[in-house]
Amino acid sequence: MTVSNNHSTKISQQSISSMSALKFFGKKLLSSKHDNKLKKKASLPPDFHSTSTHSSDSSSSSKLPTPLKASRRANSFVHSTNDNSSSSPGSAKNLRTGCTSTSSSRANRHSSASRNASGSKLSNERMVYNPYGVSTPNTSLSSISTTAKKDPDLGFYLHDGGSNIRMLPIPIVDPNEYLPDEMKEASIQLSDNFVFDDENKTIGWGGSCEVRKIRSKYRKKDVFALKKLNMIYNETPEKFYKRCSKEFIIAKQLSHHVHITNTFLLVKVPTTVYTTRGWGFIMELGLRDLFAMIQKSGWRNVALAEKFCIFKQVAHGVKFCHDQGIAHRDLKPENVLLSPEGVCKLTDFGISDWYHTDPLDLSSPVKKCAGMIGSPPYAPPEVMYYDAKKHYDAELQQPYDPRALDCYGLGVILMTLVNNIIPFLESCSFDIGFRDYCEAYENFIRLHNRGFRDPGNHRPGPGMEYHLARNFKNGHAARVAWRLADPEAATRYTMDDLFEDPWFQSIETCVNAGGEYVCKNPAVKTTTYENVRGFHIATDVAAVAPTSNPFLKARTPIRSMIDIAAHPSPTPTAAALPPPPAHSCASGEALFTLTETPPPQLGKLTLDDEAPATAAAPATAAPGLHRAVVHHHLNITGSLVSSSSAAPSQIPAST
Ligand SMILES: Nc1ncnc2c1ncn2[C@@H]1O[C@H](COP(=O)(O)OP(=O)(O)OP(=O)(O)O)[C@@H](O)[C@H]1O
Repeated sequence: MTVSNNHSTKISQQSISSMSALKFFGKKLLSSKHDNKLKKKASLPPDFHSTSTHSSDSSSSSKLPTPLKASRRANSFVHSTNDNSSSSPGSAKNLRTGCTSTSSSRANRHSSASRNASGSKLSNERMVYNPYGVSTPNTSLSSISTTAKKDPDLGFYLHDGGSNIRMLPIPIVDPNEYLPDEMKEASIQLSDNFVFDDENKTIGWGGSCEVRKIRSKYRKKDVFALKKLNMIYNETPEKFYKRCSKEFIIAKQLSHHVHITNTFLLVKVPTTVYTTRGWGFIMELGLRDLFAMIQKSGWRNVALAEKFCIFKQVAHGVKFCHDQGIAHRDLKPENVLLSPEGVCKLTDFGISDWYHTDPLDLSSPVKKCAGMIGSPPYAPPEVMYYDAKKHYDAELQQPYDPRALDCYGLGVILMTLVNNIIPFLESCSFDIGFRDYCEAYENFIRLHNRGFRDPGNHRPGPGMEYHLARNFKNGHAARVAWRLADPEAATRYTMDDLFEDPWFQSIETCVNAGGEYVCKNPAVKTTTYENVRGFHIATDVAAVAPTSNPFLKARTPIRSMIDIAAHPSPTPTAAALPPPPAHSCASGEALFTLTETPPPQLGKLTLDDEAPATAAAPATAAPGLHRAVVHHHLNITGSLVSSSSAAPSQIPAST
């Protein structure tokens, strides 16, 4: 979710090969050509010309060696969650002071892109994966792919308190201390029920996490993802625990929909040769993320019908989040995973939030946001006004509806899917591409469709003559993309508008989002949660610090060791145990009750001899999926396919 500068050295990146289509998907650019273009004066914010910020920035950074310049610029975005402000919507004080910098990694994947020629219409500017902004430009971009990102060397993991990674103090706090009762878990140790995959590969990286494959101890073919969470910046342990538990609670609340990546457990992860101690989420394993798919050269040959199917699946995921009172706030292809069956699933709720003033009351008013949230290519102008580097007039920084942020992100995702490239790098007046888009938007309304922004207007949108509409080959599809990515938040398509749109309704998907959905929970047979004396040990985490996480407010304070020694708590009864998840997941095994808990030694189970899981099941084999049409979203070749009209069936099987 957020970038940690401490992690910067672990990313290696290489220069991208020739495919321009891969280059703008929100990853970092190291070119600085954009700087000159930014000086173009049209549509700049009122105070832009009166400040010398931009030039002084470049002059100061010009004294630095190239990689450092890149780093400075890369870290220039300070994304802000509005955890504090959100509790008091509309409060000017909170809007200014309540933002915490916990999500800048997303900016860092993208922000240097702003220096590139976003206005250079699908140009061939070089782009490299450099989420931490410290890498030199002489490397190539095979690392963009989730699976291709390089493992750090083993020594990295062996640091304890060293410069590369920040370690949580021992003992690691029991996750149940931070979870609402209905989410408390009987097993909180990763090693109770899971083992690392023999391959020992990192399958994904984020600013504050690494993702690895793990397997059930009992059924080797049951493979899951472990999202191991790392501390960011100078985050305190308590902030870390609050941030991660909030992400888990949101992810878990959403984990009963076919288009959401299931998050099963929040566990303590021990230090091993594979990873350092901390907390981790046990999640449904995705095969790859949508970004990795789009950046394959074969993506441009994928039929529009398939791209629209993917878009509709993502939209269903977003709609489900909103229906649950949650705004994702960081929609982008990197946060859409494809399951082995080719089903699109939203993931990464690290900066998601409940958007009602009372999260438990969906009829309560919408809680507006403030601050720079999300990732620049997918964040709308009303969010970009908060980019401190841009020095926008404070009056432009108005509280915004986080649902509109998601709608905009969806629109940009649709444009990206269709154009095989990000339409512009930042949705702000500093970006030439975005300025062109705004101009085209107004032109289209003035010349072709005066009622384009009117509710219920379903006349075709822009056509061939508009750069960002051309590849849709369908005015109705272009309408949906442009209405979702309306620069004006007030007239932007809402999710209701989207779902009422006749073209959107007509999209055929290979997954029935409304169908019965069954997922398989991991088997949890063993717990070392309780020690023999019936109480657990935790660090001294303040129980009552302010938080926007509604579930934490009633948290029971952690007892001191003296208190525990004086009054050891009795072993909890079965009534105090966490109930099994309320949703429709089929549990692999029933949870042990604590009274049935075997002693820790029994946790040493041997692996059975089952064959490892196959990489990808056929598209039709997904349990609980009702398919109207069959698509093969995963069958996208990484090599160049010359024919631009190749039907999906002509595309060779995936690598
Ligand atoms: N369950 C999963 N299965 C497979 N891959 C995953 C899974 N979860 C995450 N990944 C991969 O790891 C990457 C990083 O994960 P995620 O976005 O959740 O982390 P983050 O720290 O919040 O990232 P960011 O820095 O982008 O905010 C994803 O883009 C994806 O490629």
